[in-house]
Amino acid sequence: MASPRLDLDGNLINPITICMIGAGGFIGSHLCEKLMSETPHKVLALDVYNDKIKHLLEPDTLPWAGRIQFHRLNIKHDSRLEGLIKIADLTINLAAICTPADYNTRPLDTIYSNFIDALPVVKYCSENNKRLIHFSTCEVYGKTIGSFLPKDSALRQDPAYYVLKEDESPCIFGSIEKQRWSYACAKQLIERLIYAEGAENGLEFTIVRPFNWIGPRMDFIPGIDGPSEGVPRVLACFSNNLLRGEPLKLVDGGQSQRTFVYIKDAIEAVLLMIENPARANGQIFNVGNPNNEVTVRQLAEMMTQVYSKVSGEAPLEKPTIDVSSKEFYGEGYDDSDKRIPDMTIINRQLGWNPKTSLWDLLESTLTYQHRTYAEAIKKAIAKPVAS
Ligand SMILES: NC(=O)c1ccc[n+]([C@@H]2O[C@H](COP(=O)([O-])OP(=O)(O)OC[C@H]3O[C@@H](n4cnc5c(N)ncnc54)[C@H](O)[C@@H]3O)[C@@H](O)[C@H]2O)c1
Ligand SMILES: O=c1ccn([C@@H]2O[C@H](COP(=O)(O)OP(=O)(O)O[C@H]3OC[C@@H](O)[C@H](O)[C@H]3O)[C@@H](O)[C@H]2O)c(=O)[nH]1
Repeated sequence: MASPRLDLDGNLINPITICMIGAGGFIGSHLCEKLMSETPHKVLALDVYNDKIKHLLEPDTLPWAGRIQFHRLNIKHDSRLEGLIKIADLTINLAAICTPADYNTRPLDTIYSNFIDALPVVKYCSENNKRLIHFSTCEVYGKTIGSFLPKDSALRQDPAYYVLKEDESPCIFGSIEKQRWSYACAKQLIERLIYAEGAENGLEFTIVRPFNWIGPRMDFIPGIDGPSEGVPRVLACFSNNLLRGEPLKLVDGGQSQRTFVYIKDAIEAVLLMIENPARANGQIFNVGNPNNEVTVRQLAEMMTQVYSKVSGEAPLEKPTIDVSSKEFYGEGYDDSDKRIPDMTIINRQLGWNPKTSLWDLLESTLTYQHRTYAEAIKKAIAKPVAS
């Protein structure tokens, strides 16, 4: 018999029912997988799609059959939502439009998805005394204070001007016409609303700020398993270029910096939040890997090398090309310059640390991308275009 699961304080963990909204997405699929394979908890998985969790739903001989139930619904207009939140012990809300190409081109959909559609979820949790784990974003920090200093200022090297702290750093966005910030602003307002529900009405909440979680099943490969016109996040954009043997496009020179964390490391942090409510309630957590920082140009170079290793194909002679943000994303795009998460709070509360290096996480992710898509891309390229 498996040994009993204990929380960080040595108490027995009782099985719970989780209402997971957006369970069919990238993070949701990994979280469902973890909950099914390593815990006794039940999941009510809500989403409009289930392609990324099909392997967990069928066949009904799977060891966790009966512990995961898919409900195809759009939270914008479905009266079943409150009932599902009521029968669960915990709600996790992952549903969102969260691809930067949409923020400036579909700002209304972005604001509705990240703020208006999340409102009833917060309200039902608060009214029914249910715990809520809400997924926000590192984008709520916006730009660093350091980015406003003169280019040659020595203060730019001082962590006080760039490390992002949950309880201290300000949220710095561009002007309203820079519609890129529609997403960050909507996420910030829902964070403030959840925080206020906690303060005034006693809502038990945890807010998660993911810092560029990447890995298998992230987004889609345009023309293969997603919209032919859509633009996914950078991992899928660069994977698509590599799979098609095209140069990787560097937006505005690829000078922006990001820290990338492996999805499997990050999911460990979410599981700790789920199973340690006394340590996670009332907290806002950065979840990222401060050791995996690169410029987007360095990311492109590393992905080119790793892809060549896993596919056995030689890299292009000119592996990258520069493209302006206006050309790539359209009017109203703007960017976060640098994103280093401070890890003090998550370390103190949950003792969590990321483990996987950028090279290793790219190697396992690009092995997956190559195995999953290389054949389909070859066929798509070979297919004559209908006249
Ligand atoms: N992946 C990251 O690095 C990252 C970074 C910062 C924040 N986040 C946040 O984490 C959450 C999950 O992100 P992800 O990367 O898994 O994105 P994703 O797009 O893969 O997943 C979101 C899921 O929500 C579903 N959804 C959206 N609107 C819905 C609706 N109205 N009704 C039902 N389902 C709906 C989508 O179908 C999708 O499956 C989002 O809130 C996102 O803002 C992710
Ligand atoms: O093909 C590409 C795609 C993207 N990029 C650049 O790569 C960087 C990262 O782009 P991503 O698409 O991963 O998106 P960002 O890191 O800017 O934001 C993301 O991070 C936090 C989450 O809330 C969201 O999932 C998303 O907003 C940006 O500087 C972007 O301009 C390229 O240079 N080329």
